Amino acid sequence: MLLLISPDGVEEALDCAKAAEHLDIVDVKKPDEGSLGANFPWVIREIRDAVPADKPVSATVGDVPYKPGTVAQAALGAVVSGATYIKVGLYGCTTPDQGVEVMRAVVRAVKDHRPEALVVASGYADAHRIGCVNPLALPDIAARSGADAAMLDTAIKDGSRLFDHVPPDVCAEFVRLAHASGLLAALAGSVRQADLGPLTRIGTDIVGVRGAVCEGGDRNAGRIQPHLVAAFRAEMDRQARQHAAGVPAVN
Ligand SMILES: O=C[C@H](O)COP(=O)(O)O
Repeated sequence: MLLLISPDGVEEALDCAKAAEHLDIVDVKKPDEGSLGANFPWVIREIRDAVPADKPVSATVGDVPYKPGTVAQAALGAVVSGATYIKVGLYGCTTPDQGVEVMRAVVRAVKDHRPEALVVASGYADAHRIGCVNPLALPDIAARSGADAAMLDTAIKDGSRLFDHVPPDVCAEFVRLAHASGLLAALAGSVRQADLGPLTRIGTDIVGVRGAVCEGGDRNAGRIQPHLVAAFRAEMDRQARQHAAGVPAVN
């Protein structure tokens, strides 16, 4: 499982760089503009320059409306700025067909510019609270649009977590559907160390985290701490070893 960490700007990205050996992907976002809030192109560029070259930079394009042209342009901005994972939060899409339309436009805009970039179609575990597409629709939306990964995060960061809305057995179905279509499965949403056992066992490819590696577990007031990134990775590694050894689940 890969560890994706979301700093909110250049300063926190430098803290991620200090913990670079413990993480896999640095994910640029602007949390004060939403769960998948987009940051400025120059911030993506500065963060690309600040983190080691062997660490891919991801950028969120935003909690986007159902406006394929607008979103495609934004996605191109992210890839031109140096991101190689382009994440789109399908906030304004109320049907799978709308999601496919937006994601097809994004895939074309991104891959015309950089064919090897990975496009991530993200939905929301708490979709029922905001009226967007059902979480289990995401793998099909990603597959039909030519994206590379399907993801879930939470839209409303009020302390509720991924498993509060999409329990582990439904997350397992999400992962199964993604894998059946040859996609990566990414999961996030106030994930804590205690969630890493189930996330490992269901075969999650990427876990996205912010709050759990901020001081006090506070994704807004707290700052990302390199020692918390290291501790989170240590628990991921411990869970991976247990899983590989066939140790029965205790959580
Ligand atoms: O993409 C990952 C998100 O930034 C997760 O943030 P969170 O762990 O604070 O919910």
